[in-house]
Amino acid sequence: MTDTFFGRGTVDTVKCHVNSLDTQEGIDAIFVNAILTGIQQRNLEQAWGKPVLDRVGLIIEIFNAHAQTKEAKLQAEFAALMYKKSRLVRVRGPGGRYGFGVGGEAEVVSARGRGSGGRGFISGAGETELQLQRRRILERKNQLLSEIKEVRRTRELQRAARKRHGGSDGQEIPTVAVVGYTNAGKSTLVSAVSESFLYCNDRLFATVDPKLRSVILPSGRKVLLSDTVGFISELPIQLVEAFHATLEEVVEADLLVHVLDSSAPNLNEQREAVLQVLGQIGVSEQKLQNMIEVWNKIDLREDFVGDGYCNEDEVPSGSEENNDVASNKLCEEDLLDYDDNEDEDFEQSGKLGEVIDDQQGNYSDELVSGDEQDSWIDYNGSLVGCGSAEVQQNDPSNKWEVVRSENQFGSESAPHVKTSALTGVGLQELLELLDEKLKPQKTIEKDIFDRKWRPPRTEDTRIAVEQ
Ligand SMILES: Nc1nc2c(ncn2[C@@H]2O[C@H](COP(=O)(O)OP(=O)(O)OP(=O)(O)O)[C@@H](O)[C@H]2O)c(=O)[nH]1
Ligand SMILES: [Mg+2]
Repeated sequence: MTDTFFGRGTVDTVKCHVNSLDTQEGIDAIFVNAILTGIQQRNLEQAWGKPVLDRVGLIIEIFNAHAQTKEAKLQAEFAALMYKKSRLVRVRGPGGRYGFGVGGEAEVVSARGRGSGGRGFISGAGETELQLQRRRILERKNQLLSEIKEVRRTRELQRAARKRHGGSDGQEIPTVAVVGYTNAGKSTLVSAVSESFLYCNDRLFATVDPKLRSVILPSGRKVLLSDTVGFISELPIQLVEAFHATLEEVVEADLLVHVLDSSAPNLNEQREAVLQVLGQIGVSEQKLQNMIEVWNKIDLREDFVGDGYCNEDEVPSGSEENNDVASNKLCEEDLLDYDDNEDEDFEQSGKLGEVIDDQQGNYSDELVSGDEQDSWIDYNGSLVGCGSAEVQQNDPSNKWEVVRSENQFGSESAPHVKTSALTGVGLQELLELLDEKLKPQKTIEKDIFDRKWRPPRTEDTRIAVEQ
């Protein structure tokens, strides 16, 4: 079973469906909503006679299709390349010969033949198919890494320039990164508050290029809002890493705004997934605690009463029925358990194929090896304990502090602000909140320097005065 992911019965049932549907409608490929190992993917393709896409493969395809800028294209290609590398599987062809791909095509690439060595031949003579594939991937990988490095340097320079030049009053322009689950409405919200157009669409990963938009807050202060790539539950770490250059905007931002689709039935899971990714890319605990949580699409909630505020006593969380937009998401519930140990698979299966290069689910060694290490990823792999993390309400008068605890919404925690990016509800409140969040730091600093020094009052002196 581990060699095909599904049991024999399921594989046969799907095969029957595929055959009957194929004659009627024509099927191009089959999507399995799980992460398959290279050998499982190959075996399923053989069994079903169709290309099989798993979760990572599909996300990479979407990233590729949506990438507009050079940066996004580079990152998408890098993710695709690393994925391909993890899928270098040798299969036994119809004639009993080992080869690559369904037909075992292009197996031997040199005059010297397969397996005859070839080290030291610059032309690649004597290379096996595997060696050739590996060499090509390595060459392209190095090229992509150096280009991505360049992209990161450019971003750093741009960030530094933004800080140096500042706003019209000479002040630094703060950056606010808008993060959230894919399809939560981030781009729509950023467009709405900045009155500019950003590409929004009811599809997954509509945005893969980071976009900055300037917004004037009610106080007159200018901020830059950065719209980011959407997150997803079970986002493979390799994709997070591939998009690290983009996600650096999030790590470097002065403030984070977490946009949630309040109508999603799995709102809590989506929140956890986002917090997990934020932890993985190295966002500090302090920034997470300071983060603004926005419940967007409030107009889709049953408890929406027109002014954007819910009658919180009456209706609990969003339900399946009011969630047309969210229903096409890759939901956690849809996921099947999987076993990603390819070596084990090979030992156990042995019959259909052989895994040659096992990088499944782990490119981090690629990314942090050698001199690439400091230039590429500072990945510590730690997760934020988001589920139980509590932001304590120190000051009851501080209306922006949120306590993540059981409330009238059951297990849902309270948002800081509720918005509808489509109808405009809550947008002014969000801008005021940004003002509020960005202001105090300056005030506190000023306060510290302006205050005159006085000797500290000890317990004794105070008692003496009281007497
Ligand atoms: N009803 C309703 N729909 C909304 C709202 N905000 C966004 N949408 C819709 O939700 C869909 C997704 O919006 P986007 O802004 O593209 O979402 P996103 O979070 O940027 O998505 P990615 O870029 O894929 O991560 C679009 O069809 C929007 O029109 C809202 O407040 N109410
Ligand atoms: Mg978007």
